[in-house]
Amino acid sequence: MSDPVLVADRIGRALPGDPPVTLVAEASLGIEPGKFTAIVGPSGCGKSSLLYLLGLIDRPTSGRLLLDSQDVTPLSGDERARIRLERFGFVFQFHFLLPEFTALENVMLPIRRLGRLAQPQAEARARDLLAAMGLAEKADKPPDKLSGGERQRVAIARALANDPVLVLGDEPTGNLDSVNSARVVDLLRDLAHQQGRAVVCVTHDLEIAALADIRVSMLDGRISEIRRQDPPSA
Ligand SMILES: Nc1ncnc2c1ncn2[C@@H]1O[C@H](COP(=O)(O)OP(=O)(O)OP(=O)(O)O)[C@@H](O)[C@H]1O
Repeated sequence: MSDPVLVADRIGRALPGDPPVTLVAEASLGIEPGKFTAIVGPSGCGKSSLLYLLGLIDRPTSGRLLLDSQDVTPLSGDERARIRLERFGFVFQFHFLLPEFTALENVMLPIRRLGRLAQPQAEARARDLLAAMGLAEKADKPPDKLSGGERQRVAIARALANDPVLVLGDEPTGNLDSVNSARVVDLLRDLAHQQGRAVVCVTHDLEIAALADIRVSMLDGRISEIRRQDPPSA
């Protein structure tokens, strides 16, 4: 068991109101590098809300979130955005690729925003990532010339643009047929098992959840169980 890179310490998220609405309550868990973690539970139980807290997209209203032992809860919006750009990759159900750009340009965007690589290196990195997703030939195509499965693999390449330690997915296979879904799940598991990243996915698909190393079950905004599983090897 490796040390968690991200630790949620009784985090909660409530919306103000009378009465307040609790999206997540008292959630504690550690996210480990090299592991594929699935968050499961019935519709509306707070899976996405928890993922957005873990991904520094939303801010907890109680508890603490520790990234590499640093409490990131009190950081400003700009600081959190910078951390997201440097340390996190996100894959959503909808790909959110920019339609006016090619696959290559979409993958290069986060690299450019981070600003650490010169243009030729950024392009080489983006091409490598697309090639690793089996998309070397599609680099110059815009999203509307790609299939749904290809678009989602471009989105994964984009999520990896800045070599994040954490990759978070919100129903990343939700729009895909079973063949493409299996391929995307294999890629996500490889990111954990072969590349040592911490991969966390919200899913309602119990077959995908069965492939996870760690299954986090939620009910009514709370974590009801965290179970380590022995998934079949890839
Ligand atoms: N901004 C908001 N304002 C009010 N209610 C919200 C808001 N965001 C989420 N909710 C509610 O909070 C609950 C948790 O939502 P969340 O999207 O986290 O659940 P989920 O488990 O991911 O659901 P699903 O599987 O259907 O996507 C739901 O009942 C949702 O309607």
